Amino acid sequence: MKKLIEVKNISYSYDNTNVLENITLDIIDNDFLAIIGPNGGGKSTLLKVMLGLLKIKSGQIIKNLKNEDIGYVPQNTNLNTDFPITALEVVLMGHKSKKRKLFGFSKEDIDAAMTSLKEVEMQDFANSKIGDLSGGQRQRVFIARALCTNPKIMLLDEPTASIDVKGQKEIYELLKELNKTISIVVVSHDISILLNYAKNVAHINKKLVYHHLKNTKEKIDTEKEHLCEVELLSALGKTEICCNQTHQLG
Ligand SMILES: Nc1ncnc2c1ncn2[C@@H]1O[C@H](COP(=O)(O)OP(=O)(O)OP(=O)(O)O)[C@@H](O)[C@H]1O
Repeated sequence: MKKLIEVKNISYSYDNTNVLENITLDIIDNDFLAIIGPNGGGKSTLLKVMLGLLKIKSGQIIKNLKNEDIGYVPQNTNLNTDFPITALEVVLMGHKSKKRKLFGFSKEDIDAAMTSLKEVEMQDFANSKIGDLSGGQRQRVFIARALCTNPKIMLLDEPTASIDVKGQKEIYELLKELNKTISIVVVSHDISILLNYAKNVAHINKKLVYHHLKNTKEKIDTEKEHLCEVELLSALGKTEICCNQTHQLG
C-alpha cells in the first residue's frame, strides 16, 4: 500500500491555543478516510495542515505526490450565491492549463472542464448560474472544480453540510465512484451515511484515534438513522491502533 500523505507527529496552535496534538496519520492509495469529531475538534485545521495552507511548527508532513495531485473542496460557508458566475466558470477556476491564454480560456481548458462536469453528471448545467443550483448540485460543481487537475487524492471538508438526505447520499455515491481511481478524505458529521462508504475513520478531538473499518462494520447498524459519534465509537471499541501505537479514548 503506497502512502500518499504521511502526517508525522504534528501539532498545531492558533496563537497560544493548541488545536492539534501529536497527530500521526497515513493516507494510503485508494483510501476512503472519514474524519469525524466534535465541533472545534480540529478537523478543518488538519485538512489545511495537510494541504500546506497552515504551516506547522512541530512534526512533519511528507507528500509523496505533487501539489496538483491533491484536490480540495473547502467548507462552503462563505459562498455568495448571488455572484453571476456559471457552473462552467466555477470549474474553469480549478483548471491549471499550461497553455493558459492571457484573456479567457482555451478550447482545451473548456473541454477539460466539461469532462469534469460530466464526471459529476452536471454537464447539462454548465451554463446555469451557480446561485440557481440546488445545494447538492452546487457541491457537485465544486467537486468538478477539484477534479480538473486529475488529482490522485481529494480532500473534502463537510461536502454534505446543508444538503438534504437524498442529496447527501448522491454525493457519497459520487465519492464512492471517484474512489475507484482516487483516494478520498472527507470531514463529515453524517456518520451513518459515511459508514456505508468509509474504509477508515479518524476521530479528531485535538488528539487522534484511528480506526480501520475492515472487520468492524458488522458491529454497527449503519441503517440506523441517528447514529451519533458516541455510539459509533463505543461500537468500534474504546481503543484502536494508530500507526503502531495504541491510543486510549479520553
Ligand atoms: N483562523 C483561526 N484563528 C484562531 N482560531 C481558529 C482559527 N480557525 C479555527 N480556530 C479554532 O481552532 C479550533 C479548531 O477549529 P476547526 O475549524 O479545525 O475545527 P473543526 O473540527 O473543523 O470544527 P467544525 O466541526 O465546527 O467545523 C476551534 O476552537 C476554532 O475556534
